[in-house]
Amino acid sequence: MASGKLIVLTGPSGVGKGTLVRALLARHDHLYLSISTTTRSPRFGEIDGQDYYFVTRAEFEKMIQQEQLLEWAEYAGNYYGTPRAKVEEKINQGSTVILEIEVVGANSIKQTFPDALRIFILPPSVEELERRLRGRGNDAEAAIIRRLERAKEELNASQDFDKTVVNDNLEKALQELEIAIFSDNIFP
Ligand SMILES: Nc1ncnc2c1ncn2[C@@H]1O[C@H](COP(=O)(O)OP(=O)(O)OP(=O)(O)O)[C@@H](O)[C@H]1O
Ligand SMILES: Nc1nc2c(ncn2[C@@H]2O[C@H](COP(=O)(O)O)[C@@H](O)[C@H]2O)c(=O)[nH]1
Repeated sequence: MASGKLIVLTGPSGVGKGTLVRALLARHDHLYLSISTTTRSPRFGEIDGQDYYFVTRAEFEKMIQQEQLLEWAEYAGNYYGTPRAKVEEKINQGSTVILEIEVVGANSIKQTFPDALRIFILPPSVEELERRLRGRGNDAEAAIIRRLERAKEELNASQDFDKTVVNDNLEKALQELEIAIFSDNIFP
């Protein structure tokens, strides 16, 4: 069987990566979204094993040592990483696998999976990014400030990626993503 594809979606927190991924999965049920591991505490309504695998710092550091993570990064005081085994299994089965991850981890995928398509999602403006982060209502003020500071650094890295998509109009951004992901396939 032909090996599958790895698609990496990155961009600053609050830009709409999760919103875009949920819409992609709703339209294309053969896509597989990797579930990340994190040391962050679950937000209200988040379910272990569905939204993330929630682990302690000691457990995460053991996963790093045992090379169980395809990539990982420290973000806003917590570890986040992609469990390697499931991604490799799905790729070997010919699936298209999506990672929704922050910018440092997305950059490091270039070394482990040089064929991955790495897409950077941009906000229409930093002001709109802040409006979205605040409007989501998920994070405390200190966390929002940390995320916005990190966002300003991350936006400078957008040109290192294979493709950039501005998430202004959601439907337009989705169509651009679909073209990037499926351009070498019959549109499923
Ligand atoms: N095109 C858009 N126009 C207006 N609002 C949007 C758009 N896309 C997403 N949003 C809103 O922006 C907020 C942040 O979106 P989302 O949670 O998907 O961001 P994210 O990049 O996944 O963040 P994180 O990296 O922290 O998980 C949500 O309230 C979402 O509804
Ligand atoms: N490098 C990685 N980054 C990841 C992973 N899973 C999620 N993320 C990114 O972390 C930030 C914060 O997420 P939040 O859920 O606390 O808002 C965001 O940019 C995610 O995309 C991962 O496995 N590796």
